Amino acid sequence: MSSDIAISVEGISKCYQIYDSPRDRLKQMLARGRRSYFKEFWALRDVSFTVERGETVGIVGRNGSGKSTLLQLICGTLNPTSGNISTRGRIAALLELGSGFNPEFTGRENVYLNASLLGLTNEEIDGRFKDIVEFADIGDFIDQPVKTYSSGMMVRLAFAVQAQVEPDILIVDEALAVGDAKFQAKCFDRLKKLKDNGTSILLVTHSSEQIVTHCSKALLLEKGEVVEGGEPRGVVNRYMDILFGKDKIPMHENQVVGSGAGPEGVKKSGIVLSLEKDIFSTRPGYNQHEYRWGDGAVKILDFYLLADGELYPSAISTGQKIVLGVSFKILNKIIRPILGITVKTLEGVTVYGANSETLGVESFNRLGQEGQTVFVEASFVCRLAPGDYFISLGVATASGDMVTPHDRRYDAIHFQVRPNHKVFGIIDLNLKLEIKETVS
Ligand SMILES: Nc1ncnc2c1ncn2[C@@H]1O[C@H](COP(=O)(O)OP(=O)(O)OP(=O)(O)O)[C@@H](O)[C@H]1O
Repeated sequence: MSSDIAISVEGISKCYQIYDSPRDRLKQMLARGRRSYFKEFWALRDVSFTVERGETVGIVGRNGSGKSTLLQLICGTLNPTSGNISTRGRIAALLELGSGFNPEFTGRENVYLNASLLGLTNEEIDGRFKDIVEFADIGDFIDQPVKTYSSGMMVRLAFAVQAQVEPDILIVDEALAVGDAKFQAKCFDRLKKLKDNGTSILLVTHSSEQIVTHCSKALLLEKGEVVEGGEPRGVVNRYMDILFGKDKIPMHENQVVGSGAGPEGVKKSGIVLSLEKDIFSTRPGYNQHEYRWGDGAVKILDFYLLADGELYPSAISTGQKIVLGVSFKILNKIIRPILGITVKTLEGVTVYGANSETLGVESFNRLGQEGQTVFVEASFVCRLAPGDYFISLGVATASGDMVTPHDRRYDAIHFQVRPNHKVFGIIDLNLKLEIKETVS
């Protein structure tokens, strides 16, 4: 392996043996290879790629496409069925959330445990402990058992340890999706510094924006095979084709749910917006590949989209007035919920983002009672250029710098802006063009 290559994956395949029942597994042990009681499942087939020193490579693919299996093979926690993997230097990995932590130990004890597993001596950890704690920014929780941590705190501490040990290879599997935007920004800043110092990074994420912004190369896995590799934007576009191309979500006829307004829902333009049940995923335009997480203190229940009064439009024209109705229920008492809305392109680039706090909607400050249901309407003029877009919604609370996501539904609503021949790009700036003078 050349000295510039940090990871070399050559023709890797991984086959799992699937047993219909535990009894079959036992029979297999007794048969000692004379007969097979299992089916073969190839989670990866003939995967090859290299990661250079200081390179950040993104891996995308649908659920079950083999991403985690690939990362585990690179980390050495799984063995390949065939093929070769060579890695150079110390590997740190942020795989399943908190998987490297002992829940009974305090944060401090886990820092020492984790860093020593990564090969640091106690003296080295002593020297870095202050930086780790500063980065994690979890205050006095550092001396509490990890089992008392929120998922956000866990990822803060896990990332802080992995990033401060200055690994040669850092593997990040979706972990950063749990942190809030500010912490994510801090992590990516740190990743950039590591990268500049020569760390190679493998990043698995559902966020195409992260792939496009932070990676120099990307791989798309589909059913265990690399179907596209190379320049990130092209890979992400192909991924979006797989997600929304051929099997695009149909825009159904307008549907009426329930009849009349009541405690169950609020009647609006021919539908009843649910105030009780989570029927979000039944609505036209719902993106079945949304990415959802949060601590569950709030549940986003339902939405509608109107374009100049048309309910769940199959496409929107630039210049139309859009109204987005959203209902959510507060299941556990919270203080000052914040509702955030983001619009992104198909490539994952954020076109617009704001929340009830940045917009100064003070009435949100009075919300938060347990059992309270809230119906919100957001309206805007569609200044978007033709293309496909996603709306993300989220309800969170903030205390100082710490944001607790209660229900985040990323890329939950898909809509299309009709083609027109006037503009291209992302937004219609409503440009006025006139000749002021001609000289012949
Ligand atoms: N131990 C196992 N035994 C049998 N099948 C497995 C095992 N681990 C994973 N698989 C299967 O292998 C396939 C790839 O799984 P993997 O977890 O690598 O996918 P992934 O792309 O990481 O998915 P996700 O995005 O949901 O995390 C899936 O179909 C999964 O069900």
